[in-house]
Amino acid sequence: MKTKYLLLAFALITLVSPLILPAYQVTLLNYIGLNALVVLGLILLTGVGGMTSFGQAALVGIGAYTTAYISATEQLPQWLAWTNGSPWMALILGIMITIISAILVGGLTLKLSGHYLPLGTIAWGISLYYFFSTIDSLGGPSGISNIPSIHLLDYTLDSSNKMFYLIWVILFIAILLTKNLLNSREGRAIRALNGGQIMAESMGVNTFRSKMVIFVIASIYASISGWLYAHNQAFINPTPFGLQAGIDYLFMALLGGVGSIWGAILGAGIFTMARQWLQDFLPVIFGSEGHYETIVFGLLIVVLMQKAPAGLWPMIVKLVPQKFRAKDQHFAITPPTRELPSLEFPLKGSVILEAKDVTKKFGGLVANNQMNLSIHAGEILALIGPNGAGKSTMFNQLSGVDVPTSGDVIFLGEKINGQSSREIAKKGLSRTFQHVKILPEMTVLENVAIGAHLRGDKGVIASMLLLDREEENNLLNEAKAQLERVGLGDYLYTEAGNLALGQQRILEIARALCARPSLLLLDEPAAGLRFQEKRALADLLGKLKSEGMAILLVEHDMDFVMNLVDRVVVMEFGQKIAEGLPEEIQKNEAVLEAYLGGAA
Ligand SMILES: Nc1ncnc2c1ncn2[C@@H]1O[C@H](COP(=O)(O)OP(=O)(O)OP(=O)(O)O)[C@@H](O)[C@H]1O
Repeated sequence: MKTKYLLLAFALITLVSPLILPAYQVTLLNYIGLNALVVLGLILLTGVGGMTSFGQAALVGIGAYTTAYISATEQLPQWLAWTNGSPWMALILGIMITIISAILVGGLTLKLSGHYLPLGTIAWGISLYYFFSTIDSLGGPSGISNIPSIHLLDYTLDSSNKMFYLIWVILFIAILLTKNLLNSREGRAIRALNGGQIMAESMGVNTFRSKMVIFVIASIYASISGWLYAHNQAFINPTPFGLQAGIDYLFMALLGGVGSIWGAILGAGIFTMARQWLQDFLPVIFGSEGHYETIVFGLLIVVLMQKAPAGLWPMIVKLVPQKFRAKDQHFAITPPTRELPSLEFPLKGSVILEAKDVTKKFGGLVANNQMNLSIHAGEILALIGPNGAGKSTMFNQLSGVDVPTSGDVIFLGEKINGQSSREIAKKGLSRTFQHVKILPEMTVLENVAIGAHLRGDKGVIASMLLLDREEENNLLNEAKAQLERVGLGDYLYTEAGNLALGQQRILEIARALCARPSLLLLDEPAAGLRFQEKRALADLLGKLKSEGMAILLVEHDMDFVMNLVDRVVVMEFGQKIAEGLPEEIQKNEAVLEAYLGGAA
């Protein structure tokens, strides 16, 4: 079944709900919508981006308190007079304050890994809670009451039924914007955050920026939910914006399924209804002392983590018969409208990359010792050597993953050691990894399109509003063309994790080619390939070379290397022990002794 029919059905049900349901249930649905908006942001942050925040409730509080203060205060201070007490102005101001606070907290914590972000959001959540509780003009612990209704055109949204439409329309818009974002160039960068940051950076993605983008979006959703909440309730106090509420939101996300946007509605729905139900029925059984629903929820979290770590949404999808399931909607690729921008290829034969006396020490161990090598446009150079010789370390110095202890790496005449792999990617260097770095749940096409990240420039807002579709089509065309070129044209919409290891290596080559690099660094490209695949790869590399690309490869397969490359550099114990044409290297005494153990 097509997703658009499902959406339509859902929209219809939503439209008629307030007309047929009793007021009490409409109120419940309003809470579900308000919670789902916050949870949607969390799904983006936690499920997609892999970052945990306990502080979303405090951000809801910013939106709620801003509008409560502005619309319910009789004499606003002079500097807020421009808002005229309008809830709509308060919405804008609330979003602005939220963005500033998100940038502040994000700026301090997003670069740190591990527990710093969750701890930072807890600290931020607690301090905002106490701020709301202690500031007199915000009503202290008793909060602000008499918050007026929102006026929309000629309507006053002064009942649950009327607020229902505003809440759910905003939620649907947020869902659509989020879906649009995730299916775009920026979205691919965001989806790479969870487990693919090193890869994404080496494809030119600014991962810190991507983290900040989803942190800010999640904060905006929370703030809007707070704005709606304040006008839905007509009064607020600090309690719903505390740490407990922050944990509740996270639980809703886990319950629905952090991996799915629709999990936001499901998680918020089940949680809100279950809490209501438990609050109504547990006191009947156990008496009205104590918050028994909290204990039950605690137990539920433990059971859920065990039985459905991915949440309930994927389980429900599995229960739906195949023919009723929403089909994966793939972007319908049409012929490209224009060539993507690309860097000029240097003149054939010119020096592309030079390593000058590169030394890398790990404590007392010298992994690379005074290494010198150069690569020219239109040349394939192999770096070989026995295990532990220092090839991968050298590779990392050249690609910016690591910084040499001493010596220089010069790329197209410019010193690049010390620059980030993202900066180096921008100059025209692209690479594959010894241990493949793909995003297993994304399609092969999307994985490869990440390689073309630097060749597009449409940003977050353009993606959300679908103003990027022409560029997106051109980017996907490039990815498709590179996949066809490497022989993976039949697997465009296969989940990358389902490819065989050899195919995943080839996928990485297609991804690197999407960047149109002048230098391609390949780390053991032939490992895991079958004979025919190796031949096809050798043909492809030969063709790229003839087009003027420079290729450096680290490889253990000697047949593959000796029949393909122009020159070979041999390493042992971190040092260069030989350099020359393949046929010279095959006869070199030192190489035979060291690398081949003198047996050949
Ligand atoms: N981050 C690190 N910290 C400490 N030692 C390291 C680090 N990375 C590599 N080494 C050491 O540096 C030496 C060279 O390792 P490297 O991985 O570069 O060799 P290699 O030639 O790529 O080997 P292989 O062919 O097995 O991949 C090894 O002794 C390794 O243990």
